[in-house]
Formats: sequence, structure tokens, C-alpha cells
Amino acid sequence: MRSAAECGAGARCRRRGGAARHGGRRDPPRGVSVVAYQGAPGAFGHAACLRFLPGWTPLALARFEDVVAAVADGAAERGMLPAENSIAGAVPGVADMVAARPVVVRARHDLPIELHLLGAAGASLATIRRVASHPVALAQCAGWLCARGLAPEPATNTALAALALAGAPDPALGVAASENAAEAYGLAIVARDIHDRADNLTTFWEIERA
Ligand SMILES: O=C(O)C(=O)C[C@]1(C(=O)O)C=C[C@@H](O)C=C1
Repeated sequence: MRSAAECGAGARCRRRGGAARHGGRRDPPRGVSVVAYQGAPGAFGHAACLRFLPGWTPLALARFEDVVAAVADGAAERGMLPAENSIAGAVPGVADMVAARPVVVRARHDLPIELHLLGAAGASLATIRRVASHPVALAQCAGWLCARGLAPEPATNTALAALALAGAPDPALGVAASENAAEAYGLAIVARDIHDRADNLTTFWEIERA
């Protein structure tokens, strides 16, 4: 096994600080209140919706752009977007997408991120060669993957990668995703807590129409 230093994991472990926290303004939901997020149940965006807007209805959309558009166009009252991770840094493109549309950041929420290596039936650390996940999630466990010689495979979302593996089981493929994703799609947890720092967290932006 290669050390974290050999894998260059230390270089990725820069801690981003300083994002302003907003007060916990919380309007009670009126009627059906929809919060859009990217991915599918079991995604970290889904977890952020459930934790920070309890009682709201999460709406899964394919891309971050779709979340911004849904809020701008009124299809959802709020959107939940990952903006920055403590290991991987800014989530590429999200700030530009928000700036380009008539939406504003209403609140910032820190979600602890625990990544596990999920596998299909029969998969183990001896069979898995590649690991699929969102690139920002892969960056959070780059040292762990590199030390074991596992090749990262970019996917659009952690939960969508888990869903895809469940639909096409492959003992050579693992997925870096949440425990909720493992439960949602019937995958096994092959290794727990594979993120390179225990204090891993992602700051989500809760957006609304400007
Ligand atoms: O793929 C997911 O589950 C997401 O919600 C996306 C995302 C991200 O883009 O940063 C959200 C939080 C984690 O940092 C990893 C992935």
C-alpha cells in the first residue's frame, strides 16, 4: 500500500475557511414547498435537503444547472447546491451558475460528509479495481484510493453512480457514496469512512429566487 504522502493526498487537504454563516431564518412551509437538488435519493444534496429544510419536498434533478433553473423559473421555491468542500475546495461551476440567473443565496449550511466504498454482491477490496463517484467526492478520498491502487471513475453524482452499479452489478467496480445510498440501492459497504480527513464537510448553498 502506498502512503498518503506518496499519493499526494496532503496537497488536496487544504482547508477552506471563512464562508459567512447566515442566521437560521426558516419560514414554515406553506402548502407544498419544493426544494430542488442534484442527483437521486441517497445523494448528499438529498441529505442536505432533509436536514436543513425538514418538512419540504425534495425534487431530484439531473444537473446543478437544472436546480438553478428550477428556482429561477419557479418550479421549486428553494434549491440546495454544494458550493465548497473542506478537502476538495470549490465545486466547479456552481458559483458561476448562481451568478448567471435571478437567484440568491439565502443561507449556507455545513453538512458532514462520510464517504464509504460501496460494492455489488460478491465485490470486495480484492475484486474492486475502479471506483465511480462525483469528481468532488473522488477528490475527498483521493489518498485512500491511490494508496490501494484504485482508479477513480468520474460520475455525475454519488447516488446516481450507486444506482447505476445496482442496475449493472460489476465486482470490479466500487462506488464512493453515502450509507443512505447503500441502503437505497441495496449495495454492500465494502469499506467505511474512506474520506481522507475525518472532519470532511461540504457547505451547501440554499438558494431562492431573487
Ligand atoms: O454527488 C452527490 O451526492 C452530491 O450531492 C454532490 C457533491 C458535490 O458535488 O460536492 C456533494 C457533496 C459531496 O461533497 C460530494 C458530492
